[in-house]
Amino acid sequence: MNELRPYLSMLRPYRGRLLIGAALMLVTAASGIGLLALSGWFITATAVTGALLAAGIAARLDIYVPGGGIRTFAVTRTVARYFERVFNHDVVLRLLRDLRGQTFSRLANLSPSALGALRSGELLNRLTTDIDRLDGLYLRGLAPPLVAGLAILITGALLAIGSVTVALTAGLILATAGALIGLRAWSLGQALTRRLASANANLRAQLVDHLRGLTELKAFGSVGYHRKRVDRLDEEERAGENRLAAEIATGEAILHGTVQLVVVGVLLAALSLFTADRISGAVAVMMPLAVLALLEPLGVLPGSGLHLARARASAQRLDTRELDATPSRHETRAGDGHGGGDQSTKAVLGQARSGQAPDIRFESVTLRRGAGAKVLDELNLVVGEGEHVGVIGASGCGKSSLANLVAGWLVPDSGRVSAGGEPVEKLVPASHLARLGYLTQHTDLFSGTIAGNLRVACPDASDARLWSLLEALALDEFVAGCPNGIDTWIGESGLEVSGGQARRLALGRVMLREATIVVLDEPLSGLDEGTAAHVSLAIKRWLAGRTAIVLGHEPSAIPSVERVLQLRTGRLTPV
Ligand SMILES: Nc1ncnc2c1ncn2[C@@H]1O[C@H](COP(=O)(O)OP(=O)(O)OP(=O)(O)O)[C@@H](O)[C@H]1O
Repeated sequence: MNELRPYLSMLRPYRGRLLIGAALMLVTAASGIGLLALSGWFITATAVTGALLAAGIAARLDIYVPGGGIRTFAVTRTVARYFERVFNHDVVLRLLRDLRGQTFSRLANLSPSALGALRSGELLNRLTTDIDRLDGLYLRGLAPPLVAGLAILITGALLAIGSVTVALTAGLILATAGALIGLRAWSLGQALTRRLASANANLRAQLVDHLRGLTELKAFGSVGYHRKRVDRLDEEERAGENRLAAEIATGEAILHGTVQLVVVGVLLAALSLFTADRISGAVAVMMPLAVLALLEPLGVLPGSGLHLARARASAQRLDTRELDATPSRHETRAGDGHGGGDQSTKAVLGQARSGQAPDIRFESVTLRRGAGAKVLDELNLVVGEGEHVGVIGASGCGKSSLANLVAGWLVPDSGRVSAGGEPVEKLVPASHLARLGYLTQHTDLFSGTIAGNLRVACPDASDARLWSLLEALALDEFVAGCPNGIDTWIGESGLEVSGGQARRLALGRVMLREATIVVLDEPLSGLDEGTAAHVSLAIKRWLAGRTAIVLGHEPSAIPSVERVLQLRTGRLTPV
């Protein structure tokens, strides 16, 4: 149960509310038991009194007190259930808010490579299904056994009016049956739900992949083949759900059967007590009916055992420590990457930022990746304060790895990478990222407007500033021609802009940052010669006063810089 501990501790601030919620649940259950027991007693007492009067025997029955009691129980049951639902759901929604916020920030704080190792469908699953399971931890997992236990005590107290022995025996049988069935559901649920949680995650991930890659799948004519895999996973998941439903139904049937047997046992005991003249006929009828009312609070126990098991499996999946431990030892935490922002509203494109740019140094840096192959081999590089260096090299030679070392997303196996004299790995990730402008090789646009996508980097950027940026990136004409200008929606993942336009918008995002260290990984990829020349000029102006490393396959793929180096076999040589 250790996995659930962090989530149980999240309940602590809501202790008061949870207690009120549990009390309301108990009042609902107790009113149900009282209603059935008192109604049984009252109907029988009325019948007996009527029969006595008909036989000419004097008899009296106060119908007002029990009548009032029945009405009170009926009203209390309805009102308590209403408020119990309103109250408990309010608590659950508050918990859900906390859980989502906490999980999102934990996932957002994973290192980029740990995040990259998760398929997007898995992230979705963690943020939705797993959290949904945990939000019911209290309402569907913990509260029902508590309420069932207290309901047994109340019924026991009612039975004790007739006979303490009957009360103890029935209470013991019911408590044992409830506990055993609940535990059975919990232990069966452990294995089943873990399998099911991973089947569910696989299905979602596969489905998301299917939808995202639909264009490629269509182009290659393999939609049917891929669809079959989705169907197979769907069937697997459904079979698991059926099995779980069958287990719950079996548990419920056993519990219902046990309650009915106890009802019969209590009825027989009550009849014998009645014939021995030890209890009245009305009490004899009230006793089995009180037990019958336990069907509702006891019936949910198998579901609650199973829910606890599901919550535990979800808690295990949400434990991000395991995720961050999986990637290779090279990878480090990187913070949220959106540190910078617009500190100066006067900051415009091309403005020099003298005296702030630190130098970047690689000292005998060796980096191994994948199966241990050396990507960088005793590499040395000094990029002076405000200097711009180009690094070119063949595909796979290690350019992006070099860029990731500057960003602190990778740490070298040996040697040192430093910025402003401080080893990058020792810098506080958030503050290092705040001064870094990094155009990674693969960038995503969000489903939103053009302005919204740019303002991710600088929420306060004015429209005028965005237009001057778009002009610098040769995107102004395109955007001006869009129906709503910079407020035009660019669709799911930016699918309504071309690859080259998307790349320039991503570059624009970087150029909005108050960065003093800049790393641009193939900033001109996907651009025609004329556009590349225009964008190169804008980059060159923007880089003034910043320390920069620009990466590309060949000299023409990077804007003009002070010196260009070639990366080959893990080392840099002048071009
Ligand atoms: N996430 C990763 N895990 C393990 N190995 C990796 C990873 N990414 C890249 N590599 C390996 O590291 C080596 C260098 O890759 P890197 O991406 O740095 O090269 P690159 O010069 O940027 O290539 P390209 O120009 O094609 O983008 C390659 O051999 C690659 O297989």
